[in-house]
Amino acid sequence: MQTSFPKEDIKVLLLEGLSATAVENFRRAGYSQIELHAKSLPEAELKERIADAHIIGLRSRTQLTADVLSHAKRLMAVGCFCIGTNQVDLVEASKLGIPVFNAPYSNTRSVAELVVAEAIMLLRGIPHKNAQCHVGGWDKSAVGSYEARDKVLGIIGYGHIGTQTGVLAEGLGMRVLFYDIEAKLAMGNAHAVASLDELLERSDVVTLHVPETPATKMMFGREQLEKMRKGSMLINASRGSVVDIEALAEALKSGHLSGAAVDVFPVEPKGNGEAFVSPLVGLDNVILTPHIGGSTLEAQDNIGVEVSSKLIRYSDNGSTLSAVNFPEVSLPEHPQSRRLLHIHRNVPGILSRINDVFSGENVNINAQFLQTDAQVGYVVIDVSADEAKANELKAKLAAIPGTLRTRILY
Ligand SMILES: NC(=O)C1=CN([C@@H]2O[C@H](COP(=O)(O)OP(=O)(O)OC[C@H]3O[C@@H](n4cnc5c(N)ncnc54)[C@H](O)[C@@H]3O)[C@@H](O)[C@H]2O)C=CC1
Ligand SMILES: O=C(O)CCC(=O)C(=O)O
Repeated sequence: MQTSFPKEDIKVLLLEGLSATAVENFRRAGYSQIELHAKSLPEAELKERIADAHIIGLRSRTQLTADVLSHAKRLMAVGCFCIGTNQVDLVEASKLGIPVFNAPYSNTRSVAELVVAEAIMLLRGIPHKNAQCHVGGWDKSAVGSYEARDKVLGIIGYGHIGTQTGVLAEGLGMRVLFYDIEAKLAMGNAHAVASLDELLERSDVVTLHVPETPATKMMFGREQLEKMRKGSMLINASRGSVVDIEALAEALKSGHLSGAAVDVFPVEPKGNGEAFVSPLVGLDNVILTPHIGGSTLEAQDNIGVEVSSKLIRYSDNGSTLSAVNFPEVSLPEHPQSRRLLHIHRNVPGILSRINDVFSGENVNINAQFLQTDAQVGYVVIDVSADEAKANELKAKLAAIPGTLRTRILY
C-alpha cells in the first residue's frame, strides 16, 4: 500500500543529544532516516534542518517559535524529550495541525532527589565551605550549619515534582508546606498554606516547581524575596523566567538569603561550549548547575523510550494520547482497513463535509473517531477501500476548506 508517508521517507530529526534508547526505538519500528545532533542548532540551521523533517525531537534548549515552525514544511509531530513544553509555540503548532508530545513523569524523581540534596547542602553551608577548601581555607565552624530535621521546606507548585520532593523531604524529618493555585491532595504530613506570602514567611528553604506560564513569569521578584525569612534559602529548578535573578543576587549579597541553588536561568547557553553568564557567578553561597535537574541516565533513557514511543504510535497508528496541544484519541488497530486522518480547524460544518466525501462512495466505513479542542478537529476514518480509492478519498478530504492535514496511515 502506498501510504502518504512511507516509513522509509519519514525523516526524524533528533536534537540535543537525546538518549540512544530513542534512536533504537525508532530503528526497531522501521524508521531509518534519523538525523542526530548532539546539541541544539543555531536558529538559521534549525530552520534549514527542520524544512524537510516529519518528526522532530528536542529538549529544553531548542526554541520552536512560530517563525521556526513556518519553515517546517512537512512536520507532522514534535517530541519534547523532557517535561516542560514552553520551548514550543504550542498554539501555533496546534494551528498547523502538529501534535506535541512530552514525558510528563520520567525525570520527576531525578529533579526531586537533586532538590532535597541541595536543601541539605545549603542548610549545612556547604557551597561556602567547599569554596574555602578549594582555595586552601579551613572553615570548621558550626555557625550557619543546620540539620534538615525539623526545618520547614516550602514548596511552590505542588505537582509531580513538588509532591515527590515533599515526600523525600519528609523522609528526612523536614516539615513540608506547599502553595499551589489548584487544590491539591497533601502527601504525608504536608500542609497547604493559604497564600504564597504565608509560605514565604514560614519556610526555612523555599523551592519552586511551577511550569513556565504567563502567570509564573517573574512571579518570584524583589517583593517575594523580601518576604522570605532572614537567612533562609531558595532553590529554583523550575524555569529561569520564574525568578528575578538580579534581585536574587542582591538578596544573597546583602545576606538576607543565606544561600540558593539554581539550575535554570533566564538565558542559558545553547550548548556545552558556550559561556555561561549570570549575576550569580562568583557567589560562594550559591550552588549553580547547568539545567541538569532531569539529567540522569535513568531519566534520559526512560524519556527516550517514552517520547519516541508516543511519536511512533502517532506516526504509525494516529493515536494522540497525552499530546499537550491536540485532541487526544487512543485508536485500536484495524489492519484490514485503510486508515485516513483528517486534521482541520475546528469551525462549524467540517464534519458534514467529511461525511459528504464518503456518502455515495462504494466504501464501507468500519470505524470513525472524532475528537476536537478549541482550535483543532481530528477525525480518523477506517474504510474498506483499495489503494486507488483511498488516495481519491484523501484528495477529496484535502480539498475541504479548513483542512490542515490529511494522511493515509495504512
Ligand atoms: N530543572 C530541570 O531539569 C527540570 C525542570 N522542570 C520544570 O519543572 C516544572 C514542574 O514540573 P512538574 O512538577 O512535573 O509539573 P506539574 O504540572 O506536575 O506541576 C506544576 C504545579 O504548579 C502549579 N502551578 C502552576 N502555576 C502556579 C502558580 N502561579 N503558583 C503556584 N502553583 C502553580 C500547578 O497547579 C501544578 O500543581 C516543569 O514545568 C518544568 O518547567 C521539569 C523537569 C526537569
Ligand atoms: O532535559 C532537559 O533539557 C530539560 C529538562 C527540563 O527542564 C524538563 O524536563 O522540563
